[in-house]
Amino acid sequence: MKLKLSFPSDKKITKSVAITGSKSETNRSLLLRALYPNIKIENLSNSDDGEVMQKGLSISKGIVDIHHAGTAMRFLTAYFASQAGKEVTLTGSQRMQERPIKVLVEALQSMGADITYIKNEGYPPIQIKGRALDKSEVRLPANISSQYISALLMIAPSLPNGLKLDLVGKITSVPYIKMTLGLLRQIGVESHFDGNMITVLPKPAVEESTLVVESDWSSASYFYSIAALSEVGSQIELSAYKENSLQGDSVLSTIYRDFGVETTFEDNKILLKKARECELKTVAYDLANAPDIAQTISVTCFGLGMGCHLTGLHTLPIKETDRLGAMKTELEKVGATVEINHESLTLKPSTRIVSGASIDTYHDHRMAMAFGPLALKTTLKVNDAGVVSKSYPDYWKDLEILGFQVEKL
Ligand SMILES: O=C(O)C1=C[C@@H](OP(=O)(O)O)[C@@H](O)[C@H](O)C1
Ligand SMILES: C=C(OP(=O)(O)O)C(=O)O
Repeated sequence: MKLKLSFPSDKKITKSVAITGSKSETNRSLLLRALYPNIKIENLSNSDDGEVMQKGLSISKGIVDIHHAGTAMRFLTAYFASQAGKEVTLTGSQRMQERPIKVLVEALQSMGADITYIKNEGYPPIQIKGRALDKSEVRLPANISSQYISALLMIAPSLPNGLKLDLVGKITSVPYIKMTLGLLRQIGVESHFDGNMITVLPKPAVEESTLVVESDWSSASYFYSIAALSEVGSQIELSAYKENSLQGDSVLSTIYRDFGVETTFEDNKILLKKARECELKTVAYDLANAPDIAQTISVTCFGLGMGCHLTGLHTLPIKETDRLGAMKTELEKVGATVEINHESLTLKPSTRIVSGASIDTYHDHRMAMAFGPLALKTTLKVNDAGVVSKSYPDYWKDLEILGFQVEKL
């Protein structure tokens, strides 16, 4: 599906949108419910990634295809490895077969798991024969993906002696690890995170409890971008959010102040207000703790004519696509000057915006969603726009609510 985006109406926006549940919290909650069936979940994400996770958990034998869902791939690897009697082949899209899993597989193998590679060593597809894991200590590199760590942490309380993780190197995407520990705490599992060591105590059964998934903060980032690119006085209300979020991307409420957007927390809603014009020429952020909002911020800066220097982006080349390369190519189509290296993106300030560009999305929902808000400044086309369903199937509908014109070509 190819879409043409524009914004014909008044650029002073006053609208409300309800956003689906966090995909990260959803996929964790689903895994915890599979381990502890008396957990209930509210506000599950309606995303493709949430659906493949649910479906994967319902299978005990045969092929589990998780398409593009990185968290589902990593979380299910740990889950199936620890489930005696279950035997599956875990596979995914072509891109998933290029996303590394060796660190997690080796950690699980050192705990006694039976996992073999079907095609290329270090990458899905993998064959898993579940068995009772008998080791309670494991050492693994922490600088490639936090998803490997979260996967181990979630199965940890179901192991007879819990689990002690010794993390080697600089820990990346730390808020996602804390989110996992936070959800474990909510179901009564005790853990300690000191320096590079995490200990999770065993918990054979949990009390009946309900996990309420907060709406997705990464999805909220596109509305922060819209607010930043709209006229002063615009107000966008988003639900359902809370001030003490488990999601690290809630740092948006601080970052977007730099772009003139103020956030107010009211009951279960956030109100984003374009309070003033942005006066900065350039900004710099280390996004090692919030890698999923790098694309959003780059497009916001470009739309405002600002420069940015974003660092801590070493995980971007192994996500749904090589996001650094993809951002450089697509931002340059709309007139930007961008430099990248293995962990950073630098955008030069410029006020020239090329209209009518066709943005490629590289099977990456965030490429499509990050460029959407730019329609407030110019007309653009988005190729393969259905990719948004990976985390936010209603994205284009919600943009229409805000006054965007979204035409199918
Ligand atoms: O644990 C999670 O839910 C996630 C962790 C992050 O991945 P990395 O730890 O690989 O950076 C993030 O980019 C991804 O969208 C979701
Ligand atoms: C990186 C992402 O997802 P995953 O790793 O779960 O595929 C994302 O949603 O930006």
